[in-house]
Amino acid sequence: MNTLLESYKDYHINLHHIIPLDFDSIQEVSDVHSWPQSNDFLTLDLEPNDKSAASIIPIIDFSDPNVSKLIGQACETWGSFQLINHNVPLNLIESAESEARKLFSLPTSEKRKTLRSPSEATGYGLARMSQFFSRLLWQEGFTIMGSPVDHAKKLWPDDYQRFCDVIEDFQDKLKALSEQLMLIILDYLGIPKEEMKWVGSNSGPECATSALQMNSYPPCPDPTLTIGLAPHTDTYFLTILHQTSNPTRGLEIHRDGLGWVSVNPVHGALVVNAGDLLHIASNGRFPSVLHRAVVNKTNHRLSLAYFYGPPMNYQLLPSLAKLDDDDPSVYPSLKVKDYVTMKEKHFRETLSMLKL
Ligand SMILES: C=C1C[C@]23C[C@@]1(O)CC[C@H]2[C@@]12CCC[C@@](C)(C(=O)O1)[C@H]2[C@@H]3C(=O)O
Ligand SMILES: O=C(O)CCC(=O)C(=O)O
Ligand SMILES: [Fe+2]
Repeated sequence: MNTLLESYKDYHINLHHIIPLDFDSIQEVSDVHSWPQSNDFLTLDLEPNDKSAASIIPIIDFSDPNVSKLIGQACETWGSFQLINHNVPLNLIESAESEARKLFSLPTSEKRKTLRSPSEATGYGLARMSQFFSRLLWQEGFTIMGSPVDHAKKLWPDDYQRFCDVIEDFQDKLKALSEQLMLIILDYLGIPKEEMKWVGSNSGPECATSALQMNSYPPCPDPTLTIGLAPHTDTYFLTILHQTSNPTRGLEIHRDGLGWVSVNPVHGALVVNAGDLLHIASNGRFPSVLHRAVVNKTNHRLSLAYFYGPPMNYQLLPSLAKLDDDDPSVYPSLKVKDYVTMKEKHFRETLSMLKL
């Protein structure tokens, strides 16, 4: 069991939790898409010009001389930040968004040609987390690991090359950025980079795990009843996310004491979120940020999320990030694949189950 695909093979997902409904044909939100309302669902209603530092996730300039400290501090306090001047070309980000829009604009019957099979990880379908809920998400996704060529050929038999070129270039650039961010983070945590040789390794079983998730959230007749992605933490070390710049509400992160805070799109910025495995590897110093995606009435929102983390056989050693000898280990040492399979069973409970 050396790859993520192999880790998922034993966890068959019911087709009901994979096949998105045909959103174009839905006039009214029915019971399957209605989520129970609670205070936990309320978003912080900030004035657009409310700049109080406590309520805005940090925006970090990658060319700032203090970038390492700023990134470390943002990871420690928020587990999330927006990055500008990151060197991923804006026209590439826009092209990737436009390829995603082209894909999701296909008729439902076409998109279903690439439906994710119950034991697989890639292709078209509801987000994997859907299996943990009885209500359906107002979302459709397309998951890519490596080359998207097999799926792209099914969607555009005579015209798949552009999609593949753009998406592969986009993944390469995000991988390079992930590696740079990882080196900064390891340094901040005092973890020698020799302990994570997979960062920067380009092939073989020691190479990083990565995936690109395209998310589409069609306009919804009653957004107050539905949810695009339910509250969750991402599994891997880092997620780098591009969201459409249309300033409608979408990505929200949860901050203790404040509630749900909107991550307002900043033109050209990429959102970086810390995930569960980085939380463990940092011995709990970096929170794994709880977030969700809400939907809206008028705009078809898209997001592109790139997940980056260690290979499945990598042994996480939280003790490497201990501040000193008296600092207790918060998590046990465990293999990435063991965490991934636990999360397939226990989803949001996994971290608390592991806590020492
Ligand atoms: C690499 C991955 C992370 C992810 C599961 C996946 O295999 C591909 C989809 C990813 C995603 C995107 C939406 C939220 C999420 C929790 C989900 O259901 O599917 C994440 C998964 C994750 O971080 O575990
Ligand atoms: O659409 C978004 O802004 C959130 C996407 C996300 O959280 C994910 O893909 O894990
Ligand atoms: Fe996420």
